[in-house]
Amino acid sequence: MDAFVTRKKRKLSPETSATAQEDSTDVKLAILSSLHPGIDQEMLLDVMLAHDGNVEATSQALKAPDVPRKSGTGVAMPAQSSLRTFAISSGACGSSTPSKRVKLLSRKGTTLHLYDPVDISEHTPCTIIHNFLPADEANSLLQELLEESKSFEKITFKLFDNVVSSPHTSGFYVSTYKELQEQKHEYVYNGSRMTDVRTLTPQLERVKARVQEAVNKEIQARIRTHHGGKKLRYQSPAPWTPNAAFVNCYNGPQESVGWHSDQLTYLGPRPVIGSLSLGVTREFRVRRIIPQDGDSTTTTTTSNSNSNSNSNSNSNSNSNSNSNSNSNSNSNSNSNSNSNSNSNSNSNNQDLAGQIAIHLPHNSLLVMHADMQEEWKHSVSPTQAIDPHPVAGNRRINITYRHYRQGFHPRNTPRCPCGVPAVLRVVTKKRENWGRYFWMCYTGNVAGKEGCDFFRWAEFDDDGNTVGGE
Ligand SMILES: O=C(O)CCC(=O)C(=O)O
Ligand SMILES: [Fe+2]
Repeated sequence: MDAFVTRKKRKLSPETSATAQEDSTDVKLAILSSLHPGIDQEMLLDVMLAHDGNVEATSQALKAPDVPRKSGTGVAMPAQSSLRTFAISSGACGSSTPSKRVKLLSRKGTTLHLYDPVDISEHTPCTIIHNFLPADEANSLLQELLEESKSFEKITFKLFDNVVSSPHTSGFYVSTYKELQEQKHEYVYNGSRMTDVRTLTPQLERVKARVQEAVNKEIQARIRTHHGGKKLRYQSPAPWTPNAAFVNCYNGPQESVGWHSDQLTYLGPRPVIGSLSLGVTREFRVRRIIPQDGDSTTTTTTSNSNSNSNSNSNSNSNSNSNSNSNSNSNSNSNSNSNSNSNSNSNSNNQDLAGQIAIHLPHNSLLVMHADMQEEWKHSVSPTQAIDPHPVAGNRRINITYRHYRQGFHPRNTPRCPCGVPAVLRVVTKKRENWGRYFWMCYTGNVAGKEGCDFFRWAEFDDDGNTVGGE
């Protein structure tokens, strides 16, 4: 812990530094969460802010006997409520027109619980379909993945002097044998190669086709209802065709995943992800990291107009990076120790309007739309109590279907002087650069690793294809 608190700040470019500072809050939260698993994330954040972002002081304070722990009586599915009860209406609630959207009463430090698909679509960058698969198909897939998950492992990563492991296990599946070989030998995740890559089981393959169809419909509906009929800038106009799936297993109420955005490196900008939940119901939390008045469209437009100023760097290829979010919560610790002075501004970005908890029951498909990864963070928080599932017991299985874009294959993306593919990131902190994408040394994603200071603005055409020889 000392090493963490006293470590010298690495020199970074302003954009890298800004993003890393913001992410350092997540790393700190992940550490605090692992040191104090019984304390709610919101409480951790509040206490950390009260201690100017100092992890050690926060941890000491949390050892006090009077710190409220999570109640042991929580149930996984509280009574159904609709956001309509919490919202101030400025027009028809449930309307899909952006101008008529209701204003949320969720405030910094509070959590709104959403169950109703209309509320979820209205107030988050996600849509949900309950009872997605025929019941017997869902159960049979669940059974298969429970069996598979027996050989899943926790992802481990280095956090300064400690090796930390993800608080759940996972497995990675791709469509073809060729992709499997490429994943093992060409893709790089946090500087390492993935050794356990599997091909989609026949059931995962069959369900993939159903997910693909549903997600494409949802994408079109979202574009109509939320974006005036126009896809987001940089969003791919091509139909969404998933070719990979991460399968996570959360065994028991304490298994979780910290706050993160899924890595863009191999998915490209504005990715869409289809996330199928099976087994125990858990809370999927989202929180906006770009203020609403810098709304997605504004944000992107602003960023785009900046993007011609990249004299410094466009060039070769596009990129890669971790697909798996999990690694994100570990990531970017590079500037952790600078924290004190920025913790306030971090918090502004980190918890702008409170968190929203989306309850994900067995057999629900959540679509994370193109406005999600760049502007929001998500997590699955630990909880005290769950309702056991008749097939899965205490376990929850989550499958995220993803599309690895060919243009973002590591052979097409910039390499940094460290010899590995750079990672693709987006500016979320410095207002003047919101929405600008950049490539940076992968070590910016690996806590405790001193890498090079490789930094290059990324340029895309409107459809998210790399330009400028990248
Ligand atoms: O388990 C979930 O619902 C989300 C998992 C996730 O965020 C991820 O794998 O990136
Ligand atoms: Fe994720």
